[in-house]
Amino acid sequence: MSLDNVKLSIKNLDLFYGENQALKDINIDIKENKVTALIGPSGCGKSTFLRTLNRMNDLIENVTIKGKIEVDGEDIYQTEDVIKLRTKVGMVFQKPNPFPMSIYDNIAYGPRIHGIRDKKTLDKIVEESLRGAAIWDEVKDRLKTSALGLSGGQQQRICIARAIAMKPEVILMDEPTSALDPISTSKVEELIEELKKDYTIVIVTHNMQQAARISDDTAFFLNGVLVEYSETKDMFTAPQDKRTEDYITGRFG
Ligand SMILES: Nc1ncnc2c1ncn2[C@@H]1O[C@H](COP(=O)(O)OP(=O)(O)OP(=O)(O)O)[C@@H](O)[C@H]1O
Repeated sequence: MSLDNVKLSIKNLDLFYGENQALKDINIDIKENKVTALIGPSGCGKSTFLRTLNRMNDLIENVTIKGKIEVDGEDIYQTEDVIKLRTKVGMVFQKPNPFPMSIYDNIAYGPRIHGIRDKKTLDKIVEESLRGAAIWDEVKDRLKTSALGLSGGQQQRICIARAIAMKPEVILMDEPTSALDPISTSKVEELIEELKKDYTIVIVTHNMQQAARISDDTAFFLNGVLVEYSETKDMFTAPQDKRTEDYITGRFG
């Protein structure tokens, strides 16, 4: 474990919604080019934690955050440039949410906002991103048609391509397959395996089999507390904490 590079380092993280403490003294080092799964029962704070990693909670009123989150050793709550942070730490949401525009424009959207106008450059980014998200062959002949005409699974891969187009280093995924059918789910899971060669991935999942299949490390949350964090194979074969064991064997949650 110690040979791996740490990409995100979270130290003594507390998060409050008003008076209500949703994250309690979280300490965790997330490794580079690995898939880290966040698991735990509904309401335990997985999504809240995920959102702290690119400051998406800044958009919610009345949130107080204490502690430190470092990406590549830099405290992300000290930076002024949140846009740059969210470029480096991209996000894919639970429901596929392509913009109501063509497939091409969905992918080119972010790069254009960052000032890229040259058609050849945009074409290249679009193709590379769609290839990277394993959907190029399915859409290459219909790039100018609406992304909303694609299936849910295809839309989710478009959203992953849109994230990739920004050249992030970390991709956060909040239950990216929960709205998808089994075939689309396995396509996205295969894609995640591929993506970890180039990106660090943190994924919230309710699906224990999915966590076991695709992640290298797993963090188990309960009531805002990080109960256990270890290599996935260890957690699923020999959990250290009784509460982890009860959860992964389906005794609650
Ligand atoms: N915007 C918000 N304002 C106030 N409280 C919130 C907000 N979002 C989440 N919470 C509360 O924080 C706690 C953690 O919620 P969170 O959504 O992070 O859990 P979760 O583990 O992701 O749950 P689920 O698996 O159901 O998505 C819950 O008690 C929830 O009610």
